[in-house]
Amino acid sequence: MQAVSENKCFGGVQGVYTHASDVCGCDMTFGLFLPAEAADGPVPVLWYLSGLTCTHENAMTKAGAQQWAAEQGIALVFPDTSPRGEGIADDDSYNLGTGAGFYVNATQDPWAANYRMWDYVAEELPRLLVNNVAIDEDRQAICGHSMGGHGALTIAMAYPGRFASVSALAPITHPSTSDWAKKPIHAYLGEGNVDWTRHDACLSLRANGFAGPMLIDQGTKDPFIDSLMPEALAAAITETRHPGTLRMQAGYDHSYFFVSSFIEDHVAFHAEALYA
Ligand SMILES: N[C@@H](CCC(=O)N[C@@H](CS)C(=O)NCC(=O)O)C(=O)O
Repeated sequence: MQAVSENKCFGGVQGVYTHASDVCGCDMTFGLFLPAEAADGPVPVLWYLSGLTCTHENAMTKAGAQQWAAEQGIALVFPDTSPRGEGIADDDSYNLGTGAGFYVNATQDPWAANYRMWDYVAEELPRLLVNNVAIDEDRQAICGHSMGGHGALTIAMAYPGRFASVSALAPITHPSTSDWAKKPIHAYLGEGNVDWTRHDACLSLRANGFAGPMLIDQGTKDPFIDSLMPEALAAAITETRHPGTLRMQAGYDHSYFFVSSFIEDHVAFHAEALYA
């Protein structure tokens, strides 16, 4: 991996790195915040998966997570949301193609060649980081926003024991029943071929459960709320008797003003599980 930039930040380093991804078949860029403690040995890590239209940069520059991660001695990883670049398939819609990988391994043309964001985030990038930087493979947690909330919840539930905790801000919770969220996943995986117990957080919670704590925040004035379906996740949490917390945050929308308002709580929530 090559450094694109490294800036001192809250006593640690906020870096941006690129590497040749075998999984995505292109160069990929990610952000990595390492707290000061990483100089002395591996630190716990919180993955942050971003939403539609984002690169590695949006959350890194707008969420304000570094301050709280530095306080807790936790690393943050900000992966990109899709493969991108010349020769990579794309679409005019903002919810398909570049910036919209949906954290699945595409099987359909023209996406199958590069759009393998599940394997990228769950397999290739963790391996790269564990082999190259001071993060502790045995102390991982995961969070995400919107499409990234969908990724965080579904990946956490599919890898029992890997993540101490999971959280999400305005996540897509039930894509199997949302036309807006179903469309890109059908394009990537083929209508009729989707294993929804893997790619729908509500169904995955019922099928797989999640052994750690879960925290969800959702703004009541979020313009995407009908497609995000927090009520479906609330039903799955109560039906499965999961001790998860879903907070409806009055007046908040879908933006990074919402994310940055609650990110301190999310980092503290994960720190409690990571240091338990
Ligand atoms: N059409 C809107 C919808 C996309 C959107 O709201 N994306 C959210 C995630 S689902 C986001 O984080 N946008 C980037 C940002 O706010 O920095 C846009 O293009 O920004």
